[in-house]
Amino acid sequence: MIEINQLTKRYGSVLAVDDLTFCVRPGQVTGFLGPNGAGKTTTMRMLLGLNAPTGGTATINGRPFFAFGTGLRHVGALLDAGDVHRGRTANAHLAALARSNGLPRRRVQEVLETVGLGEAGRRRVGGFSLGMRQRLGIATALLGDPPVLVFDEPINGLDPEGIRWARELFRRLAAEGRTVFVSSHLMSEMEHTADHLVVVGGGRLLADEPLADFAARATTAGVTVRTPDPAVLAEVLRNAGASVLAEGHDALTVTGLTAARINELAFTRRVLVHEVSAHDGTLEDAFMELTAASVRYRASATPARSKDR
Ligand SMILES: Nc1ncnc2c1ncn2[C@@H]1O[C@H](COP(=O)(O)OP(=O)(O)OP(=O)(O)O)[C@@H](O)[C@H]1O
Repeated sequence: MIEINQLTKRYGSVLAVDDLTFCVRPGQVTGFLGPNGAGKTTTMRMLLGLNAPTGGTATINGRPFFAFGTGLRHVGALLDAGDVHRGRTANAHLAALARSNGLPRRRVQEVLETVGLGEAGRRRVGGFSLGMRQRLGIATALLGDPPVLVFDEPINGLDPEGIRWARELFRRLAAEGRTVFVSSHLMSEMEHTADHLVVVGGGRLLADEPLADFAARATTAGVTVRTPDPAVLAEVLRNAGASVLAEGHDALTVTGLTAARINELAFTRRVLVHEVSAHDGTLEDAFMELTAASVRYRASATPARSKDR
């Protein structure tokens, strides 16, 4: 089990990680979600002993990472897929790690095959695509057959087949009883993969709950109403306390009232409606709503213009 306890990291005036406390349990995939700059990588780096915390602790099965001698047998990690000597072949890269961690040489071919790079072992990493480097990073994490796996944005650069493969791999690793901790800034990557979510924003913990509970936040987001009299119906609905947005010439998006109540109001005011359909909010909507206040890097609404135009 991974235990993060009051973990804090300050870089000058930036509080990258702010008093985080949560656990990552075995036998399930835990998604570590947050917008860019939320503190996910910093947390993972502290867990793996690559950065010293300003305060608090991060332990694996009760011990700090550096207490595990032959690291790869205990914890496998993918932090930065680019962090491989480009002149080396995939075989040479993995063989060196196998040697220094006291692992049998046969593991090299085994993990290359697991990640779909069975034919690419003799190629230099410099010629690999981003997706191939991510697969090599995953192979590196699996080399020691460890019970705890940490992946930072592992889906980056994978094609759709690769994304599906990675999802199935994470689920299989968790089903084998391992602890699988996977970061992403996209809910869409996690909603079919994770059993449990830890959501951070601005370095702080925003949610720590089963995916099913998080999904319950994605309640009905709005109701679409089609009517030949949108202006009249909009007024009726606003007077009943709804928020109403006009969509095109004959449709309204309504929040704050159920579809049944909208139907009743339209009927009693004798406004003709052609369609009333409720639509559920997505998990992405719930995630955006939860993290909206803590987004550190937000694009401006209008494209930047070159001054000399
Ligand atoms: N070495 C560093 N020096 C100074 N500031 C840093 C350093 N590393 C991270 N930060 C800052 O800490 C904050 C958290 O960064 P971090 O990379 O942990 O976020 P993240 O959630 O992994 O984001 P992303 O999804 O973009 O990778 C950011 O504001 C970042 O600029």
